[in-house]
This record gives sequence, structure tokens and C-alpha cells, in this order.
Amino acid sequence: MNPLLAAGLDLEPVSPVIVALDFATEREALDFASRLDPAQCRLKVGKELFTASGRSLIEALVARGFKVFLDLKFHDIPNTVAHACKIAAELGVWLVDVHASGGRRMMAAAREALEAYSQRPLLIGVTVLTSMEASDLAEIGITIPPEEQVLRLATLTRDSGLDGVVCSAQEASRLKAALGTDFKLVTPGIRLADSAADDQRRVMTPTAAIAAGADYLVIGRPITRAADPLAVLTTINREIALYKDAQQ
Ligand SMILES: O=C(O)c1cc(=O)[nH]c(=O)n1[C@@H]1O[C@H](COP(=O)(O)O)[C@@H](O)[C@H]1O
Repeated sequence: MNPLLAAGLDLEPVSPVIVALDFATEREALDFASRLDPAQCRLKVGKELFTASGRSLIEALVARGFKVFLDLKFHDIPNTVAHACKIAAELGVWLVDVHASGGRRMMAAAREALEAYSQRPLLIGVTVLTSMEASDLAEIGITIPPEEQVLRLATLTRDSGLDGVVCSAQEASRLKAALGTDFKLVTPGIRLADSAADDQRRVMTPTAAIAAGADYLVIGRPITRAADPLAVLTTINREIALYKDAQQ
């Protein structure tokens, strides 16, 4: 259990930026996290780092006061996913995700498994990966445009009782209008105006994503591979704060 949460301390306000710790070793990830403050960003641990380091890294980050997104995109039969989500809750993570294409019964089982936890993680459904575009979907038999498939899966996710979805910021305004402002939108595929898209296809800049309605921005390489990661993170946080101020 996160000691700060256990002590009843609210970590808000925390930046909406979630830095993707896509490192190959626990050492690199912890060294990187040592340069960050939990108010500056949340942290995401995904398949590469989790496969390398397992639960000890999650426990270390949670103990340092970070809100941790455990991004293992569970996609399996309902029983397996439900039990995996319970273990994530016991690790004290802030957010955990499952693939929405696992279907309603899988998502509902995951949601129900978290009912027992008074401070449960947010449960989020991954819609269409931000690395995919229409031609990728067509190859797996989905012939509707990506934004329609995202809306379909996001609606199913909401109806299954989850807290929100992972989508691209390009779909954010449509999803907020259709599904309501409380339904959380977690948006990877964030790129600075001058950064390479890499393997991402449905991209948007940080401020444009916030303006479109994204609640959280997942950002990896534009920060972690920058010559000065802290400077990039600080600039992004400042731009978002300025945008929000201007809206008030
Ligand atoms: O669930 C995710 O976080 C995720 C979903 C998605 O549709 N697209 C996506 O890029 N991600 C993750 O977001 C991060 C994006 O990293 P960068 O492309 O380096 O910014 C990676 O860790 C991906 O695993």
C-alpha cells in the first residue's frame, strides 16, 4: 500500500503527464525516477520493464510516493484477468489497464474483482492502439475507421463499469461528448511539434491533447530519450498550466 495514501495524504494536484518508463532494467528506471518528484508526473511501468523487474520495482516506485500506472494491458479469460487485477490492487498502483477487445464479461469481472478494495486502482480499457491506423485495422478484419472502433470499444468499456479508456487524443473530444466528462481519457501517442512520430500513428501535441479533453498524457521517448528529460517535462507541464490558466 502506498504509504502516502495509507496516511490519508492526497497527492493532488499532480501533473496530468504520465512518463512511460520504457527501460530495459530496474536500475535505469529507478535512476530516472530519482530525478523526478511525484508532483511533476505519474509513472507508467509497461511490459518491457515489468518483464525485467517484476513487482519489486512497482513497490519501490509506490513507496517513493509516485502514482503508478501498471500497463500490462490484460487480455485473457475473465477469471485470469480478474485475479491479475486483484494483485495489481494489492501492489498499490493508481491505474491498471485491460484490453477492451477482451469483451464485456472480461471487463466486468475485472471491475468486480476490484470492488473489495477501498482504495482501488482506476480500471481503464485499451481501445485501438495509437500505433494503429485504418490499414492496420483492415488487416485484422476491422473495416470501420479507427475513431468509430474507438467509440464502439469505449462505449462497451463504460457500459462494463470501467473508469475510462486509453485512446489517442485525436478521439478525445468525440469521446468526451459521447461518454461524459467523468469518463477518463488516457492518451499516449503524444508528440512535441518537433519530435519524431516513431512507431506512433495517431499523434497529438501535449497542449492540443489537453484542449481536446484528454485527462492524462502518456509520454515516453519524447521525454526519456531527450538530451535533458527534466527540461522537456518542465516545459510540457508549464505549457499545460498556461493553457489551463487561460481557460479559467
Ligand atoms: O497503454 C498504453 O500506455 C499505450 C497504449 C497505446 O495505445 N499506445 C501506446 O503507445 N501506449 C504506451 O504508451 C507509451 C508511449 O511511448 P512513446 O511512444 O515513447 O511516447 C508506450 O509505453 C506504450 O506502451
